[in-house]
Amino acid sequence: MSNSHERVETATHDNMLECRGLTRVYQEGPQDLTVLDNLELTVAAGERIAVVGSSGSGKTTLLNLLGGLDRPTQGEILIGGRSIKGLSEAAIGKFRNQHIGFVYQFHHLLAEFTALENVSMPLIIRGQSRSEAAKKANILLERVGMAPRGEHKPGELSGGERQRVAIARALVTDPSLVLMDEPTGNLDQTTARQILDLMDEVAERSRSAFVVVTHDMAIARHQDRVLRLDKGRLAPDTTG
Ligand SMILES: Nc1ncnc2c1ncn2[C@@H]1O[C@H](COP(=O)(O)OP(=O)(O)OP(=O)(O)O)[C@@H](O)[C@H]1O
Repeated sequence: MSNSHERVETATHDNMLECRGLTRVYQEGPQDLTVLDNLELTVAAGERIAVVGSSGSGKTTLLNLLGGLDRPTQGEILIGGRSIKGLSEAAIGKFRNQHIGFVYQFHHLLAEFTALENVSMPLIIRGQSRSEAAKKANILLERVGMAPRGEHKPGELSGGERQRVAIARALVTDPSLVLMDEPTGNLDQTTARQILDLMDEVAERSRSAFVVVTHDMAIARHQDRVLRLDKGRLAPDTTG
């Protein structure tokens, strides 16, 4: 299932993700709000980190920057050693499809397509045939316990089921970097456990780096490191 020819060049780079001096200031009328302040972060290939922090500490802001959905005020993000700073919107979109898997808090599944089509989509965009894509998508749906619901559209699925489809979609391309915002928020313990096992397997097989934002300390502790976002910077979590 390797797609090494499409993978970000990592031959000389064991750091899949690097943030250098990452700063995001929101301009709010007369007062600026500095949410990320010279943040530094390094995540190795195959490493999974959890990001915890109080509400409003900037976790979603950080994920949006890492996924190229927003641009930093200052600083730089390197994925597989490559800076995404100078990329145009179109180039970032392409880069995201090729190298990043994103699980948003609100799924963002395409309402008019079935679960199977939603999970197949990133592969079809990459140029795989429909049948090839559907085959791989089915394997992922199976892994998240959603294969029997593959022909259903998101509107016919529960919140937790949609979440599982979104996770399958994020992982189907074996991305270099996986960004997850509360991935197991809607899931019962058994299903959450299945998802954690799948994350372990993908990290190991594909050497993907994971950044998982969560309020759930059990999920956080399952990752290789737990970092706390506070006052715009990340530091090892000591609240445990
Ligand atoms: N587009 C924006 N314009 C101005 N301020 C913003 C914008 N987006 C977020 N903020 C502010 O930036 C701060 C960080 O928000 P963010 O959503 O990143 O926090 P969070 O840690 O994800 O919070 P939660 O855990 O509640 O989801 C908050 O004070 C928020 O009000």
